[in-house]
Amino acid sequence: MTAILTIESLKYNRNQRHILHDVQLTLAGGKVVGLLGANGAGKTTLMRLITGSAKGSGAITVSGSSTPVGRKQHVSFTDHLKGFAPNQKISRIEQFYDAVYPDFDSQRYQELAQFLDLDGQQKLAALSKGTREKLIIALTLSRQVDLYLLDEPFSGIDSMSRKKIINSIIRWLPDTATLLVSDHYVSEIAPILDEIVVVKDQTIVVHEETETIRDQKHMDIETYYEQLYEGGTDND
Ligand SMILES: Nc1ncnc2c1ncn2[C@@H]1O[C@H](COP(=O)(O)OP(=O)(O)OP(=O)(O)O)[C@@H](O)[C@H]1O
Repeated sequence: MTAILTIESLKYNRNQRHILHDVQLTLAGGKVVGLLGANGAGKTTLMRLITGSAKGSGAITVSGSSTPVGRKQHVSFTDHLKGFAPNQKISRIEQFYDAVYPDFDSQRYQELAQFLDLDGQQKLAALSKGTREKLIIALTLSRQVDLYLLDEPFSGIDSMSRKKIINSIIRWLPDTATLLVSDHYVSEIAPILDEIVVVKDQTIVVHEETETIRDQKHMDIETYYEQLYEGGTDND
């Protein structure tokens, strides 16, 4: 197994409070992995730690690179479009991505923008929550990297579009790349997930293949997740 992501003994404190501790995780390439956890569990923080925009202690390696600068070359993550002015047009943001990331694939962006109904002339401030999320999905998946991070990408998108995007997302990923996606709509994303990672009590408590949950534990992913979160799952 070639590991795309390896996290060892990761710890992150904020204002003298443990946000994450003793986090261990290894993800192989070519997987779609659901990052699940309650509000405030630490999913966004974990993504920021992986990209290096938050700094904890421990070791994080992505495709052999362990420094934040090195990791950023292998990870695509659009952190809520922070840093872009509200009057910035979508087309300008795309140009910025194209200029900054050598691995940005404009052709793929155009296809995604068409699929997601994005209008390049629209300004950031005028975008609905759902359209903003679609833009984040398009920008994130247009880079050619090994690891894609999407943080609750579907929460503002209407249910019809959401189903369409979830069902199609795999086709925008390189075969050997891994997608780590956090979401609260567990049952909706479950069909595309190869594995789940659950964050609870400031650490990763479960990393399991969805096939194992369905075939050996005879549970659907949502039930397994809910029981685990309530502390009721026999986890052997
Ligand atoms: N900038 C910050 N300053 C202080 N505490 C923070 C900061 N960012 C996050 N936290 C705390 O870290 C914890 C984890 O937050 P995080 O946003 O990573 O959770 P999450 O699992 O992504 O939640 P959600 O599902 O609600 O998005 C929370 O307790 C939050 O209050």
